[in-house]
Amino acid sequence: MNAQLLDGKATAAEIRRELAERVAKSAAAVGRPPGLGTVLVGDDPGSRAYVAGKHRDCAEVGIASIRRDLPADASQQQVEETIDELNADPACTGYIVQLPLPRHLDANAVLERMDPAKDADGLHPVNLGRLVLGVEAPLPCTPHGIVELLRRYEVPLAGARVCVIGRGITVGRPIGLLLTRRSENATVTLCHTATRGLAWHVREADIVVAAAGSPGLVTPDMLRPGAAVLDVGITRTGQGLVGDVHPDAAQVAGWLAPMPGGVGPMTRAMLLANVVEAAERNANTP
Ligand SMILES: Nc1nc(=O)c2c([nH]1)NC[C@@H]1CN(c3ccc(C(=O)N[C@@H](CCC(=O)O)C(=O)O)cc3)C=[N+]21
Repeated sequence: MNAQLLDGKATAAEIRRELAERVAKSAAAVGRPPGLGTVLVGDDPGSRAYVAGKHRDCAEVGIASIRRDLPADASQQQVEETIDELNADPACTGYIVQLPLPRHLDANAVLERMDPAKDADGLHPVNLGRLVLGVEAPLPCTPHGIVELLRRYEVPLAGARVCVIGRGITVGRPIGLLLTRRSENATVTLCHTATRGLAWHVREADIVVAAAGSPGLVTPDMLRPGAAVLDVGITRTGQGLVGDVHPDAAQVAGWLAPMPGGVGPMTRAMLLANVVEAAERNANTP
C-alpha cells in the first residue's frame, strides 16, 4: 500500500481520551455526568450493532447512557412520545434517533420534534439551518469527523478541490457546508447517481469523499495520484462489510481513510463531542 493511512480508529481513541477529561470537569460543574440517549426502532442487526457501539463509547468516556428501544411496529405517536420524554429528561444531555426508521414512520416529523439543543447528530432542521447561516450549532457527526481527521493528519484543505460522491442527509448534503467555510476554504463538487462523467470529477479532485453506498465505486484509474481518499460507504454483503472505494485505490492515493477503521470511528467520536459540548453549554447557562 502506498497511501498513508488516515487512522480513524486511533484518532477516535485519542479524541475519546480528550473528551473523558472534559466529561469529568463538566460532571463536577453540573453535579452529574452528561447523558446520551438513543432511540432505536426495530431490530435491524446493523442498527443494533451501531447503537451498542455508541453506548460502549459512552461508558469509556464517562457519559451516562439512556436507551429507548421500540418494537419494529411502533406507531408514530409512540416514537414521538419517546422524543417528548427525552426532551424533558434532565439526565439526557443529547440524543439521537437511529436512522433509517421503519418505512411506516415519518422520520422528518420525528427529527422536527426533537429539542434542537439536544440534537447530538446535528441533523435537526434548525441546526442544519444554523450551519447554513454560519451560526454555532452541533455539527453533523460524519462530516465533522472527516474534517477533524483531515486536520489532525494535516491534509491541506485551503484551496483543495474536493469531490463528494453521494447526496445523503447525513454525509453528502451537509459536508460541503463545512468544507466551504472560511476556516476550511475548500472547493466542493457534489456528485450523485445522475452525475455525468463521474470519473472526470473524481480525477480533478485532491480529496475524494466516497459516500454513495455503492461497493467498489471508486477505482484506482479514476484517481489523481496522491489524492486523499475517504471511504464512507458501508454495504453489508455475504462477504461482510464492503466500502465504496476499491481496495487497489491504496496504490494510487496519497492518503486513505479505509472502511473499516477510518471515518466510522470518527463519526462516533464526534457524536460524543456533541454531547460533551451540549453539557458544557448547559453548565454555562444555568
Ligand atoms: N441518527 C443516526 N446517526 C448516525 O450517525 C447514523 C445513523 N443514524 N444511522 C446509521 C449510520 C451509520 N453510522 C455508522 C457509525 C459508525 C460506524 C463504525 O464505527 N464503523 C466501523 C466498523 C463497524 C462494524 O464493523 O460494523 C468502522 O468503519 O471501522 C459505522 C456506521 C452512523 N449512522
